[in-house]
Amino acid sequence: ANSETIIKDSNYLKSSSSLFNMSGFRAPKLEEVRIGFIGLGMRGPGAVQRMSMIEGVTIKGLCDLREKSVMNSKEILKGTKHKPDLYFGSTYAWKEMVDRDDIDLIYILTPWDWHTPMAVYAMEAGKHVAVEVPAAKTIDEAWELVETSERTKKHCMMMENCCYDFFELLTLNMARQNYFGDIIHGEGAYIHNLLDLNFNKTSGYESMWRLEENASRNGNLYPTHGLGPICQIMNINRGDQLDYLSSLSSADFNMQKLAREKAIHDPFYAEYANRSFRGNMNTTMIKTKKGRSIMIQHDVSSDRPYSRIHMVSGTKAFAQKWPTPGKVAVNDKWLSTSEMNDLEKKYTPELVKKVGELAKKIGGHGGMDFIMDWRLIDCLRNGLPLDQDVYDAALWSSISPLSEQSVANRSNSIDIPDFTRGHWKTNSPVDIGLQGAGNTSVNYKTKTINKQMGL
Ligand SMILES: NC(=O)c1ccc[n+]([C@@H]2O[C@H](COP(=O)([O-])OP(=O)(O)OC[C@H]3O[C@@H](n4cnc5c(N)ncnc54)[C@H](O)[C@@H]3O)[C@@H](O)[C@H]2O)c1
Repeated sequence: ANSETIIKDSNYLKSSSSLFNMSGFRAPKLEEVRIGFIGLGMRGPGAVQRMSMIEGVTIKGLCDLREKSVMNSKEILKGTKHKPDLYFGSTYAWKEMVDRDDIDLIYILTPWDWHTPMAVYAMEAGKHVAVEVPAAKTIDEAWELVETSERTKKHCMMMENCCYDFFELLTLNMARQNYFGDIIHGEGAYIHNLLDLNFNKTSGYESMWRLEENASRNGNLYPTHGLGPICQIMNINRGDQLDYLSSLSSADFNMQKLAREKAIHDPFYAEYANRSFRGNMNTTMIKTKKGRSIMIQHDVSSDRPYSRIHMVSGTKAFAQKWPTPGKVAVNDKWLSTSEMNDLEKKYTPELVKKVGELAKKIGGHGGMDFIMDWRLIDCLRNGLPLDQDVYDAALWSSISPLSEQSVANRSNSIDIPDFTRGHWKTNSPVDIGLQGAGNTSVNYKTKTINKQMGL
């Protein structure tokens, strides 16, 4: 009932049917993809570097609040063909860049508050959008993204890089070829100890934005890394749909404590000493319309090893990535190393065969970031539908505000909006490079590597 009210109150649900179905949307081919970047903090420069190597890309603009950050990224492009204009120094400097008429794609890597406002403005200005995770912080923002993308017919891809990791893509291909039988249950997570980084005021997040998120909201603040790959495997938005969720948070056992300890020696932390922080561990359970279940966890403050879990449980087989290496079981027995090798030979997607080895050399979370960026450019150049559309961006991001509502209401179940407005029943699954990938080449230091890769 809670979510019903919020959805009805939304300014953005103006019609009960979609304006235009963006699922499977093919934009006109772009031989050259001219990019402007906004947000060049810890994440941004890597994206600038990766994109600079891809054929057909021209980097037209670099923008950040801080001049120093813009200069750092400019330095990365030294000696390349890219001669971007630079934008910095004011909160809205990015608008000047977005308003240009010689840019096709705006790549947004800012704090979360800015994702939807910048993405909407860019689509309105006729640009495709690539936006970091999560794309939206509220249900209203999620609808705003959907309605803007439908009205402007511009792509809005949330850059969920974990969908391009090697084991995730392998299990996606296995699922598409019915290896798991019917998928019954999936699990994902973002368990990553960011406690020190969140509290780091000198070399951490700009203006402590991530500490502020953790001190002001209680729920799963970062659901998409775990959820994205599971939704693709379950064909969510394209054959099945998320229906409702229940979310529960533990208490906070260490964030406020740390704030209080730090405040003793440094008055900077005083304002956090009495804040009521997010519970350390959030667990969210989701039921799909076809009866599947999903469990998603979020914990960025506990002292434990990194995990996104990535578990797929089907009627015929089972897979789980963490603790790594990824494992597969059939008939209640784990496959041996040689059986796993055979499986990889059989089910490695074409996309990975094409750029996987090169991606590992270029890097970015072990290669997945490069696979994602390359695939985005290859799709835009070939006029292909993007692997993640605006409905995925809206739906996967919406789990944060919905989990906050559930946590605040003793884990009561909350309906999940259907951002496709019924099209999930007939939308076709996207290929995601499983069957093939284009020929966009990569200029990675030496020509030899390009040749080796056949790119
Ligand atoms: N997908 C991944 O694996 C991954 C990894 C890390 C971060 N991220 C995401 O990337 C984004 C950025 O994270 P980060 O770690 O780089 O944070 P950061 O704080 O290091 O960088 C954010 C940058 O945005 C700039 N910025 C803020 N407001 C701006 C404005 N109005 N105009 C222009 N620039 C502005 C800041 O100056 C800063 O340089 C976040 O959304 C985060 O969730 C994703």
